[in-house]
Amino acid sequence: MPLLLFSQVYDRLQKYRAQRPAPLLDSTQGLAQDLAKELHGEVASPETTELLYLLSKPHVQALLSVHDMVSQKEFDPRLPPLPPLPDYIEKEEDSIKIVRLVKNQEPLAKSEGAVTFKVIPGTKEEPDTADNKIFVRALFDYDPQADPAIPCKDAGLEFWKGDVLQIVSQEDDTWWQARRHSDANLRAGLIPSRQLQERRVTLQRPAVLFHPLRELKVFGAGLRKSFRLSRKESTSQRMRQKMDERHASIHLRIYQEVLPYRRKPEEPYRLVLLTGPNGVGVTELKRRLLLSDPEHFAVTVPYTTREQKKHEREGVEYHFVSKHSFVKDILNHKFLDYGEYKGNYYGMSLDSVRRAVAESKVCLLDVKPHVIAALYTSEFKPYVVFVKPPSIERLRLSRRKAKVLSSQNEQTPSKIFTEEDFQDMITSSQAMENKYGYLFEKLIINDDLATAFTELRDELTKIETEIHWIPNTWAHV
Ligand SMILES: Nc1ncnc2c1ncn2[C@@H]1O[C@H](COP(=O)(O)OP(=O)(O)OP(=O)(O)O)[C@@H](O)[C@H]1O
Repeated sequence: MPLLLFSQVYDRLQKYRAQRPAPLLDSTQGLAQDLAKELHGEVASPETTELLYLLSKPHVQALLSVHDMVSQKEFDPRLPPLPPLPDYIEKEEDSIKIVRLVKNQEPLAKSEGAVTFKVIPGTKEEPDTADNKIFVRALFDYDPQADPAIPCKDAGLEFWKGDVLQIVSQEDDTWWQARRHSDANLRAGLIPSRQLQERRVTLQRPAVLFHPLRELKVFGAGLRKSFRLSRKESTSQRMRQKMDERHASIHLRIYQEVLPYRRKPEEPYRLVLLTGPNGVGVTELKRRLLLSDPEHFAVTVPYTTREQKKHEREGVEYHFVSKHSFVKDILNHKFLDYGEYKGNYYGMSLDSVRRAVAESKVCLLDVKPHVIAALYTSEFKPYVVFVKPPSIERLRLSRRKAKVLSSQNEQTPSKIFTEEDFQDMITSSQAMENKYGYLFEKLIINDDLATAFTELRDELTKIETEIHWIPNTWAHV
């Protein structure tokens, strides 16, 4: 049918609509039927005959019906019924969202491709109680923006090694939900689950965690100077191997479960373990702490089989023991660490650590990192401080006049640090962090000595007096 004719029919219908009293909202199709009825009784003019003919045609009626549908927007989607809500909904549960997207032929806000909704629960103040909550200390840095595997980068939670996270959901095997404890923003985000991160670390392991040649050099360096041994001596390979195996099994740790802790007055102080690469300044920091408050701090006394010198007193510089007694103690696993130098044994016993802790003082112990695991128990609750060298430029400047202090027993005199010493210090520091970093609770960069000392002393005051986090395995003795 020519469009012109239809427009004439339509005009005629609109005129008819205008002549009629209310209701004005009649459908056009209904109007057409009424008009046809009225026209039947009229004298048949050619125009009326034509109009009646057209109104009787099914395709004209269909056209009028479509017109009615469009004008009344009957094309709007009819929503299917929503599924019934569950009978019982947890009052506190604010994470259920039912989102239904019904799309018809109309463009959806002119969008193209996939339409993704991000549904984020609102923030909610929660009472500060740790009951029944899971907290972990992150043992690695995580940047969701740099993670190609995360399903939605914007939903990820960025965190750094040492951050305490509250785990909100572990339902998914691959992506947990967590929030940073220290954050004012309580919004939870996605973090890699322990399983996922372990898989990743295992895959990276040959490249990142294996430094066999450097480690031999670094960890073969022997006991610290507090045992009056030089860098050249060797400690028990058997013991070191045992410790290393232990480390190998746990150094894949990803998140360490922690809980809040504050020392009760009747409890012993946490044992303070100071560690770092040779020459970084561990002995110096320990010495300054002890001098700053000898009533509050205590140190352990090592054992030796060498001859007592005239100025030395038993139990002050050393416990002087016979070789026979020392070997017996080795066999009885009394030593945390021991070694032999120029035919004499030197060692630190577990009992001497216990005695120092029992003095109700803060026991300061400088150790090689491989010894930490043996003391990592609820009995000692060690606070492990890693003393790290600054950049090589800063080392050159700050240690210009410093000497690598040799032991009293050494033939070679103390010497000024060399470039190689600085380089070794930095390389060993990196290797130690890679291998034992998960055990370090505090990292202090020993650039300016006075600053490093103040930072260390302030941190120790904090853990003696304030609430902080300890591994949850230490909660039960
Ligand atoms: N921040 C610093 N600035 C300048 N000199 C420093 C600093 N820290 C330490 N030293 C000096 O560096 C030398 C080595 O320090 P220290 O003996 O404490 O090292 P260490 O970590 O105990 O090493 P090792 O266990 O091998 O004996 C000392 O002469 C010390 O005075």
